[in-house]
Amino acid sequence: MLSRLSPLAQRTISPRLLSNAQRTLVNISYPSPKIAVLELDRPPVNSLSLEMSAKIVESIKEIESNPEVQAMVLKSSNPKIFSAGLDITEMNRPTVARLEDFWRNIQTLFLTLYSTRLSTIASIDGHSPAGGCLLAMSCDYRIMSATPSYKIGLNETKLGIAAPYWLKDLFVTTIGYREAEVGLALGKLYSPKEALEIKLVDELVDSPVIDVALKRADEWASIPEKGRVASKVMLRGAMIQDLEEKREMDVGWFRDFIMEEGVQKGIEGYLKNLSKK
Ligand SMILES: CC/C=C\C/C=C\CCC/C=C/CC(=O)SCCNC(=O)CCNC(=O)[C@H](O)C(C)(C)COP(=O)(O)OP(=O)(O)OC[C@H]1O[C@@H](n2cnc3c(N)ncnc32)[C@H](O)[C@@H]1OP(=O)(O)O
Repeated sequence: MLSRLSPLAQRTISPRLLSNAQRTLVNISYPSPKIAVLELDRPPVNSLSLEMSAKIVESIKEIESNPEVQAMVLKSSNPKIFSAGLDITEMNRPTVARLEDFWRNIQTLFLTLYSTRLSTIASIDGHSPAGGCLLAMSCDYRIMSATPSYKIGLNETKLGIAAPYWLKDLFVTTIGYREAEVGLALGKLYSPKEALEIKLVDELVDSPVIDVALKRADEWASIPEKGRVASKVMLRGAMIQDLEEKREMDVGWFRDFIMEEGVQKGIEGYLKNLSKK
């Protein structure tokens, strides 16, 4: 943690040179009393390790604890990557105990972000595959950079794995059954233009995404909280309750699936290719 370094070291070491063990992993700022910005900061690609997921959850709770704050923008410190999704190394020859803990933290991350009383705006200024897309879909509103090379979607099948049932449900809820059926089977990653067409994102911008995200956060923050939150609970409550009831069953599915030798070989191969690239 950055806070473990001496004050002098904190001032003199460039943030770029810090290892992840020394980083805070996320940064929180408040551009105005009603708005918080939660910045993902886990180089190189903001992948979601056990510690990163726990840190995001802790940060959302910290922001929520201030009753004045109404909206939260989720962004990345990386100018080209929102999040590369789950940290694949967590699934590569893990111990069962760590793997189960990892998955419980991912479930908690989804449940916390999807159900927060805050209005959540995803400022997607870069690639957002798999777990990155999960983060974005868990928000209330998604704004993406129009840069054509960026990609967003659920590419799990390309790694030889499957999205868990609740991520599939979230995908279906967001883009509709048929598009989700094709997107999941092919592990399709969409360009920003395609993502807008299927409503995976709500808006594309050429200007810095964060500027528009802050404007939208202002708009969402101006809606009276009680009615806004009641609507959110009506729309999202059933999916949240369903996973709450099935959490341990889902941990078991995940563990058994990931620990299979064939799946392990697939993950190993995918990681090797990523590194070679
Ligand atoms: C019946 C079924 C029942 C149960 C099943 C249940 C559950 C299964 C769970 C499934 C859920 C999965 C969700 C996921 O999120 S899986 C992760 C998927 N993510 C990806 O495929 C993204 C991979 N990364 C990329 O495509 C690129 O890195 C990216 C486009 C994001 C950026 O490209 P760029 O060229 O800028 O960087 P790279 O050189 O590729 O990467 C830099 C280094 O970072 C490492 N890296 C990248 N992504 C990850 C990752 N997700 N996890 C860990 N490490 C990652 C990459 O290897 C490079 O490392 P070095 O080579 O520098 O060491």
